[in-house]
Amino acid sequence: MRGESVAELWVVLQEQDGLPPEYNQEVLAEAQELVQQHSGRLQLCAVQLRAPLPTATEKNTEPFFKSIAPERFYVLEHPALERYTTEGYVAALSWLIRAHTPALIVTSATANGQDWAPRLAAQLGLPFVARCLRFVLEQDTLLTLRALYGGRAYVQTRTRLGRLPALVTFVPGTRGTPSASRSQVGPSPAPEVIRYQLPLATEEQSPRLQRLGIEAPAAEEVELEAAEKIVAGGRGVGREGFAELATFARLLGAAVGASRVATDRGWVESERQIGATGKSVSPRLYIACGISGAAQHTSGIREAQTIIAINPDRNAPIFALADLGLLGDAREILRRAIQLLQEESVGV
Ligand SMILES: Cc1cc2nc3c(=O)[nH]c(=O)nc-3n(C[C@H](O)[C@H](O)[C@H](O)COP(=O)(O)OP(=O)(O)OC[C@H]3O[C@@H](n4cnc5c(N)ncnc54)[C@H](O)[C@@H]3O)c2cc1C
Repeated sequence: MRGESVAELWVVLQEQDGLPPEYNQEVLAEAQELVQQHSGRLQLCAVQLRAPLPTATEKNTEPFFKSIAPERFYVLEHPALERYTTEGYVAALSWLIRAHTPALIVTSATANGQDWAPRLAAQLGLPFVARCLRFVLEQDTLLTLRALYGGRAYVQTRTRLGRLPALVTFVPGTRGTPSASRSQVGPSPAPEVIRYQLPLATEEQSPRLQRLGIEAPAAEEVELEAAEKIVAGGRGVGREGFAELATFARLLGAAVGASRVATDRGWVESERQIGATGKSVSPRLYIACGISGAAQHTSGIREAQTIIAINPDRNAPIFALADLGLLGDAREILRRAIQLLQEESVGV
């Protein structure tokens, strides 16, 4: 970190469907821990990019800062930032970096975060570490931990901090959403809010990339490593059962996963396989349907937060891992669940 002055650590907040995702809190918590370790030398700042609000008051900070509030909150406003665009984010953040030069910038490795962060780094020549599981500072060196080969190997990287800020993306879900501290009484103190009306150049206001709309991918296409919810099927579901499983996953907004038996038999594509020779996943919810729970499968779901298992065999090993076990036929339970979700969506 630079000299004796207080350096800034920025957390760039993200929005999803106009709402702040929980990942913001997670990155804020990780960043706050770092600031506490370097008390007096590092200051936690948050950065939000948005279109100007009709009545912008400090109340606008409330949705973002539940249990952790930064000391400083930069709000960058421009009509072009109403919706996410790569060029808008890169232009706005480049401008802010030139104006304030933080020591470190962190954001969640969401689809948008993974889009703008490397471009920003390339444009400004910033040191960049993608998809970190941890980041710490040791004097002037940034140490980061990253997973390789689907979580089967870890690598620590060292980045020397210099004149330019370093940029880091943090894998969402690694730490989980922090709950409000027990010792905390009342809300966190309000941050100092610094608002800028961005002076973007004309070409930056009319980006070359136009957003035409948002279309959710099919449950069979959602990237497993990034999925928050996964419904996985095994031998017990059977070939025909995978159609019901996919319908249920779609209604739940989940990705489809599978055991090796299911992928080997061609019931689903091989890239849906989870486990030792498949993918390692870290969803918030994992629903295992007709999967026995062999070690080669469960090694891929160690990071899942909540596991629900559906199996008629009460001795199936998967129940030892499950937070909730449903004893019964997976297809029957899936059909009933589909019916309930469909009724709910039409307000029956
Ligand atoms: C080197 C090696 C690597 C491997 N890598 C992987 C891997 O990456 N991923 C992986 O998954 N496997 C892997 N395997 C295979 C693994 O050992 C298991 O064979 C496999 O996970 C079992 O898949 P399954 O649970 O679908 O099938 P099974 O073990 O046959 O279990 C089927 C389950 O379905 C239940 N069932 C039956 N009827 C119903 C019903 N109507 N409703 C609900 N449940 C029902 C049964 O009670 C049973 O528990 C690997 C094996 C080896 C040797």
